[in-house]
Amino acid sequence: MAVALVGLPGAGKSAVGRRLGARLNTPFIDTDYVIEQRIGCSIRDYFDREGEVAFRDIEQTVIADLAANAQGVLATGGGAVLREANRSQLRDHFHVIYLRSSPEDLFRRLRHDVKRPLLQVADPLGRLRELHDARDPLYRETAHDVVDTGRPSIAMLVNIIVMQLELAGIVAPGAHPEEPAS
Ligand SMILES: Nc1ncnc2c1ncn2[C@@H]1O[C@H](COP(=O)(O)OP(=O)(O)O)[C@@H](O)[C@H]1O
Ligand SMILES: O=C(O)C1=C[C@@H](OP(=O)(O)O)[C@@H](O)[C@H](O)C1
Ligand SMILES: [Mg+2]
Repeated sequence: MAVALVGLPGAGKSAVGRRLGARLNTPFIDTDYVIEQRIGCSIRDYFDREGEVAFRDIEQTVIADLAANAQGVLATGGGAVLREANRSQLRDHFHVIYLRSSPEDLFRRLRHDVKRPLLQVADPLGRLRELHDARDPLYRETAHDVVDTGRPSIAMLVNIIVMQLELAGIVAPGAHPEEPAS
């Protein structure tokens, strides 16, 4: 099984992906974590020092490496879809799910965030609106399924995605039941 999550910063790719991997009993990989291991510092520091293009070059290499041995649940970074090479690697090797969110919901989740370099600006909500307008068509082009994240909790999103994967024939129906609440 190989599932990739795409969407804007704050959409829940990392948080939902981690829980989805556990539920499906399959490895969870976050491209941003793999990148930070390779560069040896935080993405924000790397952006400051080397610039966005250098980051995108490493991101492209990491996505190509992971696609060559596609498995588990992959959380991508929000900008992974900017390059056509990444879009086709993801589409061709993973079942891609777009976690769609409104800029307003994302702003609510990320208003205190200091880790995302693209949002360290005077008007982060305005920046999220620009990113949404520019990237929404690219996420849709890359994804096989779209899930709206506005209202559901992270646990509910995992349930919705498992159901979608069952419908798409990626996982067997009933093979990954929800853990009973303890
Ligand atoms: N559906 C949701 N409901 C409530 N909080 C969420 C939801 N999705 C994500 N979050 C929270 O928003 C923040 C950003 O999520 P994260 O998974 O890091 O996003 P991404 O990896 O897509 O940028 C985290 O604190 C996460 O717990
Ligand atoms: O949207 C983007 O261009 C980025 C999103 C980040 O990941 P998240 O989507 O997990 O925040 C990270 O890859 C980097 O800061 C660039
Ligand atoms: Mg993330």
